Order: sequence, then structure tokens, then C-alpha cells
Amino acid sequence: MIKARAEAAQQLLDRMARGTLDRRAFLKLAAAMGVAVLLDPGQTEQALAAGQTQLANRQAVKDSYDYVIVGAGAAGCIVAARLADAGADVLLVESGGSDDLPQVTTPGLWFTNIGGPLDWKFHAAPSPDVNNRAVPLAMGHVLGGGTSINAMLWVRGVAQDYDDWAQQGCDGWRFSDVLPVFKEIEDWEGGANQWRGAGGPLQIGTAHAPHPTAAAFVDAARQMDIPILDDMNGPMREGAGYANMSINRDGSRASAARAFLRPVLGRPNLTLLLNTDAVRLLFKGSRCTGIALHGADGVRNVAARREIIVTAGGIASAKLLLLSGIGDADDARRAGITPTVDLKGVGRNFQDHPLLFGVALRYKGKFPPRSMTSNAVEAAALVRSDSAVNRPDVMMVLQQVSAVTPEIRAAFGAAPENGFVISPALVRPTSRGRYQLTSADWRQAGRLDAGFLATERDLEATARCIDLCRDLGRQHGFDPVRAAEAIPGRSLGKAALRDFARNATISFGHPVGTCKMGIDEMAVVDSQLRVHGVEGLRVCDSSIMPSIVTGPTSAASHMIGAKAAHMILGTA
Ligand SMILES: Cc1cc2nc3c(=O)[nH]c(=O)nc-3n(C[C@H](O)[C@H](O)[C@H](O)COP(=O)(O)OP(=O)(O)OC[C@H]3O[C@@H](n4cnc5c(N)ncnc54)[C@H](O)[C@@H]3O)c2cc1C
Repeated sequence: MIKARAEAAQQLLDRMARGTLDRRAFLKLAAAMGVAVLLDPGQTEQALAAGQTQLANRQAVKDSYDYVIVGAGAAGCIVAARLADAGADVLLVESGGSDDLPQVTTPGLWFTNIGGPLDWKFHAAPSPDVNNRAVPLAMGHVLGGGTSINAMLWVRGVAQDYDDWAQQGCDGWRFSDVLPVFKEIEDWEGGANQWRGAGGPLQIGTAHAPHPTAAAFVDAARQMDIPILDDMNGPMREGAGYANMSINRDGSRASAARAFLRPVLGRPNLTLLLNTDAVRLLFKGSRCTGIALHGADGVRNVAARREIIVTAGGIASAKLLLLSGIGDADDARRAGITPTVDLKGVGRNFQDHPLLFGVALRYKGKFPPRSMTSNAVEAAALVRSDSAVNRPDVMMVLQQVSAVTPEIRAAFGAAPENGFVISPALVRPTSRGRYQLTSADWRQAGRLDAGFLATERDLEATARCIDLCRDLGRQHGFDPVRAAEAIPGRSLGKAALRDFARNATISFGHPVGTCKMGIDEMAVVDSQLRVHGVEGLRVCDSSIMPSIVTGPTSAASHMIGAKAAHMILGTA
């Protein structure tokens, strides 16, 4: 009851922040709904200022801004907020719409967004490595980007991930360089320490009333001699435990939009345009001077006095560069685009984590309902697929939902009605994919060869991880909750296990790498995230990762946005 009233109060605040309610109407409704006492005066003033300011700014879009930022996801929200806070005149353009929706704010509903209106609904091209399936690749198409629809896992990876970047020529990106940035953005419920930050804008915590399957998972991991970690982000290493989530103390989703952007939307020097697509970058010689936008009123050009900053995510950032002639010049001509800069790496080096749905277990009796504050992924283990491997390369992910891919269902039967899944995930893939345009029309999705399980090493590690997940499910720790393994439910020989991997693979939702940072000929941006060969243009999001981090990519994407803001402002 109290929660329902708190949600009603939040919805009213959101409507006012969008500019669809004025102060009088807001106060009248709050009194009528009996939620006035729940309203924090500071939040009310912030929402009112945001609504009035953004309404006025939208009605008077200017011909030029200091910075134009494309994409309001994990990285874009942080860059925009920090630059606006520093006094710059900022335009933030987002293709998706508002995030004032219960399926965004309620953690337990996140997966209902996959394939729905808040998802770009992208698919990888069919590949024999996954039995010619066109694997769906969900990406957030809404204010907040992926952080508004993701599973809220907050995982930095391991320290070596960032040291690897530095070794590849990315100066300033060693783990010791990025740790302070991770710390400054978070408000970890356990308080600050050598590894963690407290008091930052983004609240991070673990499940407070975990589902019985989560405790069973951790017990089972202990029985497999996997180290148990009190906090999976500190120290960041092999082990199992309760997952960190980006979640507010009140149990609602903590997204980049809510944590970083909303508090500054009352600033007159920040304009947020929703439902607006960036379709092409504009140039004068080798300088990027502006951008062509497509919104409800058609196309308009906006100039950037200082820089254009592209934060459109793991695929769309590369797409915008390619549409603007930055990429392989021969490919550009073939697509009917005049080449601007011959940068062969744009769209290449694609990486994602294959995730398998999975090893399905039948629950003992009726599956207890999860709390709506649960992300349904409350525990995980980061391990090595083989003792010969020198660092963690696979993850076992508890999924407190009962689902398998259609191909696994056809071969092994439906997932049990009362059940849950242990998903193998390959978190250090060696294969690399490629994104390409199929036409010069920005509305066309283009083609992604994702490279899932495309190398022998990746297939072998994934197959081993299936066995590890099955082993985990057999441990006594699961006895209180597991009746039996339902899928695969029988032992699989080498060929059958590999076939299972090919049929069960989906995307973990972590596309990165298509505008990679570095100094080699395939690098797209330098270590300050400036596009090679172009002035006035940076790419500052998940697409710049030279190699994917060992775990979900949201935390690293936030860090990239925050570090980019420091670079632009000269504060790091
Ligand atoms: C279903 C799902 C579950 C996930 N679960 C997790 C998880 O639990 N933990 C985790 O760490 N990571 C998870 N991720 C991944 C994580 O959300 C991403 O790594 C992260 O959001 C990437 O940040 P980004 O800033 O690079 O891009 P995004 O957050 O994707 O933001 C890009 C934004 O740009 C907008 N955009 C794109 N093209 C244009 C254009 N032309 N014009 C204007 N705007 C444009 C998009 O609409 C989007 O809002 C998940 C992702 C999905 C989709």
C-alpha cells in the first residue's frame, strides 16, 4: 500500500518533470490521491524546474550549442550532466522516448522489455556457429538506453581488463587510472573502502531478501570450492556471491537517466530532445561541425561550437560514423556514401558475451514468487573454464526465471513450469564480429556478423561451462530447492554438448568494440576518445572498448562516460 502510494507520487513527479503538469495541477492531484505527504520538497522543486525548463528549451531549439551529444544511455547521460553542470551549453539527443514507465522503474519487470517498444529489436545475421539462428540482440531504445531496461547487474570485470587496454596503447586506462572513476560514480551500500565508493549519484546494492535459489547457488558454489566473495566488485576476482545491482534504496531501478541526468534537467543550459534521431555528422574539411537530426518536424541541422560527442552505444555509434562516411572508403562508396575519412576499423572488432538458456532445474514444489525489487539474477560465479586458463573466462549466472530457447525446447522439451536456470556465459570471447551498413538509409538496421562461438576456443570454453553449470546444479547446496535437472537432463557426448551450446546461445546484451580505442590501424579513437583523423568529434561509450570486459558492461560504460567528461573538462 505504502509502496503503491510512493509509486503514484513518483509518477506525478515524473509527469511534472516532463512538463505535462504545472505546479497547480500537480498539487491538486497530489492532494486528491493522498500522496502529498510523501513528496520531498527538494524533489518537487527539481521536477518542476526540469519540466518548465525542458518545455521552454524544446520549443526554442537553437542552431548551435557548445556540445551536441548523441544518445542518452549509460555514457551519454553522464557526459551531458557533467558538461551542463560545468556551465557548457549542451544539446542531448535521444532516439527513444521517456522512461516514466513501470516496466522501467520496477526491477522485476526488466525482461518484459526485450522485444518490446523500448528495445531496438536488433538481430545478428544467421551463422552456422549458432546453427543458423538469427540471435536477437536487445538494446535500450528509451531515455537511459540500456540502463533503463537492463538486468541491473553491476560488474566492473577484473583489473586485468583495463591493464590490457593500457597495454594496447590506451594511455590513462590502467585499472589504477579507472578505479577512482568507478568509485566517484557509485554509492555502494556497504560504504567506501579501498575498492568501493560511497556518496556518488548511482546507488548500488545486493538483494536484501534473496530468493531461496540464490542462497542455494552460493552454497553450491562453496561446495565446488569456488571462493565466496562478500562483495563481487571488490576485490574483483574469481569467485561467487550475491550480485551487485544498480538499484535505489527504495527498491526502484537506478538508471543513468535517473541518477545523473534528471537532477540537472532544470538547468537552462541543457536541452534534452527525445524521439529524435541523429542521422549524419556534418563536416567542414576534416572538422566535424554539426549534425543532421530527424525528429517530429523533419530534418534539421544543428552546429556544435566545440564538439560532437557520440554516445549511441555498441552498434549505433559505429552506424552513425559509417553513415557519415567515416569507415572503410570502399564499403562507403558501395553503400552510396561519399567517404569522409578512411578508417577501416569502424564496425569491426565487435564483441559480446554469448549467454546460454541454459541448464534448467525443476524447483522442489511451487516456485516461490520473486519480489518485484528482484532483478531475477541475484547470484553469479566468475570462474575459469579450465585450470589451464590463467584468468576467469566464464560466468555461471543464476536466472530465477524458467525459460530456454525455442531450439532447446524443440530438442529437450519446455522449461519446467516451476523452475529456474543456471546460464553459462562466455565472458572472455576470442572471436570478433563486424557491423556493416546495408544501405545509405539511416532507417535500415544494417548487418551484424556477431561471431558468437566462432572460434574453437570459444566453443570449447562454452561447452566446459555447460558442464560446470550442471555440476553446480548437482551440489547439495541446491537440495532444498532443486527437484531434478530438467534440461538437458541426460548426459551429452562432445558433439551433442556443442550442439546444445549452438542452440542455447543468446546475447548477454553487451555489444561493444566497434569504435575501438587504440593506436593500431584498426583503432577508431585515441586514448582521449577523439576520432582519428577528425577534429571536433569523440566517441565516448561502450563501443570504444578495445576488448570486452570480463562481465556485464554497464559499469564499464558508465565509467567511460564519466572519464570522458573529465577529459573534455580537463579535470583528470
Ligand atoms: C536487455 C539488456 C540487459 C542487460 N543487462 C545488463 C546487466 O544486467 N548488467 C550490465 O552490466 N549490462 C547489461 N546490459 C548492457 C548495458 O546496459 C550496456 O552495456 C550499456 O547500457 C551500454 O551503454 P552505452 O552508453 O554504450 O549505450 P546505451 O546505454 O545503449 O545508450 C545508447 C543510447 O543511444 C540511443 N541512440 C542510438 N542511436 C541513436 C541515434 N542515431 N540518435 C539518437 N540516439 C540514439 C539509444 O536509443 C540509447 O538510448 C544489458 C543490456 C540490455 C539491452
